[in-house]
Amino acid sequence: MTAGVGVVGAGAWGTALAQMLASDGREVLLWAREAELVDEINSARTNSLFLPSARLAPSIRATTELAEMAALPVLLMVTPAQFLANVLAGIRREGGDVVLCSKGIEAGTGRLMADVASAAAPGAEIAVLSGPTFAHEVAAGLPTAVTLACAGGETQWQRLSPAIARPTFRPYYSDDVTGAEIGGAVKNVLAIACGVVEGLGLGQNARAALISRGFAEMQRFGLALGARAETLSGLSGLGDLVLTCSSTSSRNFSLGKALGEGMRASDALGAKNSVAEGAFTAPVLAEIAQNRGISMPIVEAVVTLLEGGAPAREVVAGLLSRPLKAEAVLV
Ligand SMILES: NC(=O)C1=CN([C@@H]2O[C@H](COP(=O)(O)OP(=O)(O)OC[C@H]3O[C@@H](n4cnc5c(N)ncnc54)[C@H](OP(=O)(O)O)[C@@H]3O)[C@@H](O)[C@H]2O)C=CC1
Ligand SMILES: O=C(CO)COP(=O)(O)O
Repeated sequence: MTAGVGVVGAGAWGTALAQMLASDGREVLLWAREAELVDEINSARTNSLFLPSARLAPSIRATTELAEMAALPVLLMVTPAQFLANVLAGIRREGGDVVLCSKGIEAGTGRLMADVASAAAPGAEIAVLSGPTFAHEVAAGLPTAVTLACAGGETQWQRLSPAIARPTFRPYYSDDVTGAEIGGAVKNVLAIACGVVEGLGLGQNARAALISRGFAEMQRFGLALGARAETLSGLSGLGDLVLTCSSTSSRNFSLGKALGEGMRASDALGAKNSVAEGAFTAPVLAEIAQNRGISMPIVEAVVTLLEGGAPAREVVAGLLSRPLKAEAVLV
């Protein structure tokens, strides 16, 4: 089989992307870390661990061999953010397109995914695919739109968009890679906060307030790091924030809900084999914001909760008792 597109990471999102890409019979190579999962995908056409709802297309082939991914013209990187550097470096890719689909910031270094990828695959042309995309809906062929931000501008877009677009999967062009990555990374942290509001039973008004004030934090952070305002208010920013803050289909929202209901962060995180990226992103995001003098009180509140620094009700009371101020985004 000669696949044109490789998907690296067979969690829920990598598997759903592979399924979407294979929906018209095109061949897709899917890398998974575990041999048992590769066997299951290739023989039973299921991924019972991460995407149990899907019957996988026959033109998906799974492999544990990273080397098989090296020569494919288009690679979608879909490991959790903290593993991107190691996995991509292991592919030893020398050129071609690398499309980043993980949402997070690297702990320890504070690098966004594009910086991680440029260091791990120096010759590759980077793009970011991000937006409101619950994996199970994409796998089911439900209509979905994303931002496809291309570092290589329109030339890269002309090459990539036909490889990625499908009748129910619609990428929109951008060249704002930083904006697309920041929206996806920050919204995960804000979704934890919205889950807390749900877990505490604080109501719909409070959730809408948190989404709006969280979006102000996303804008302050994004603009300070060079993102464009229209990207932050688009699919990969506001669009994904609204989705993830509204549903227990979100792992980040569910984590927050458990915290709001009184569960300890270590217990809530330990109970899952799926990733809640916001838990890894929150501390490093808060640190970058503090170092740059960017006010992000909701993100700081999430860090306090994750560290077990105070009960959820106390953390929310702290947010509500902040001094009254102007609503304007940059203040
Ligand atoms: N799920 C969704 O709806 C969406 C997710 N995303 C993003 O996609 C990324 C992946 O999430 P998702 O697919 O949901 O993940 P899942 O929670 O479904 O699965 C976790 C994945 O992490 C892998 N993993 C664990 N340890 C390692 C390691 N050391 N090296 C490499 N991989 C490892 C697991 O592989 P193994 O079985 O080998 O442990 C598994 O594939 C995240 O950044 C997420 O924010 C983006 C959009 C939508
Ligand atoms: O990124 C997502 C939807 O766009 C998935 O959100 P969760 O990782 O919180 O499940």
